[in-house]
Amino acid sequence: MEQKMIEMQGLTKHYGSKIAVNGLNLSINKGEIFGLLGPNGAGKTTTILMLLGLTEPTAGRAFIEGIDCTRNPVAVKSIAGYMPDNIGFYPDMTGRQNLRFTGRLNGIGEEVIEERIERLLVRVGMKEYGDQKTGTYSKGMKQRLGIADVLMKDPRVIIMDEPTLGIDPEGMRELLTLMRELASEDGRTLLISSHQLYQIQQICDRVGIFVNGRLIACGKIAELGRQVNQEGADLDEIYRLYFEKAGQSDENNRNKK
Ligand SMILES: Nc1ncnc2c1ncn2[C@@H]1O[C@H](COP(=O)(O)OP(=O)(O)OP(=O)(O)O)[C@@H](O)[C@H]1O
Repeated sequence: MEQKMIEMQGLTKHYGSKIAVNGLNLSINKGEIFGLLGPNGAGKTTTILMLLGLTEPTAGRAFIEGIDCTRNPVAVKSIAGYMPDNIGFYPDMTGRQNLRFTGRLNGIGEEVIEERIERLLVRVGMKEYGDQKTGTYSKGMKQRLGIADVLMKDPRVIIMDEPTLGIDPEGMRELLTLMRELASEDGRTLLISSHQLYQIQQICDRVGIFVNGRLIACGKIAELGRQVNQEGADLDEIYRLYFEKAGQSDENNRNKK
């Protein structure tokens, strides 16, 4: 049987009278890459914050590897790594120094830290830039170092917020390949929040379309296409059709190829 790594049961968050996340039910299996897609304000960040135990749900529950994210955020933090959309490295420190800092913050032993830094810099293709200050890095380099950073604590679940924003095409291919390998080779589970449908459809096993705090569609891209009579359509088109069905227009938010 598939192992559920992330589970949300009726997950709900109100901010005053505003319902940011509305009764979200979703399970993500081990080794799966799940894309959470939706316009600005759909509730993606709020969902991620609840999974990381950083904000309390108004109702419902979230679990990572069976651990309640609200009741035991410290245990969840040891399993799940988070890569925010704007990764903040110390610009005057080198890539290696930044990774060392993260390793120490996570209480990892010095020898393990050094071994991981070397291995991860190679893995993300940043070995030759490891001694360069991160303030000089391009967006793509920061993103690759961000993956090394999240891997420092060897998480079984990785949650990424808009990981592909602002990356050039060459960097994009490398980044997507790396993300794919994190799931297929390492067996890690990835939850990716994104607007960049074209990029995301290349690596996600399943996607969820999230609008106004609700999941209006969820499944493999081909299945979602069949449900709106658009077999073989790309995710961009499928997304648009679901959006129309939901009576919404997301033209301003969509980030086309
Ligand atoms: N701390 C807060 N207080 C009040 N309202 C909030 C708060 N955080 C989020 N919201 C509201 O909840 C809704 C969902 O926001 P959220 O940031 O989760 O969406 P999102 O899908 O991540 O959007 P984006 O891509 O812009 O980050 C929005 O209407 C937002 O204005």
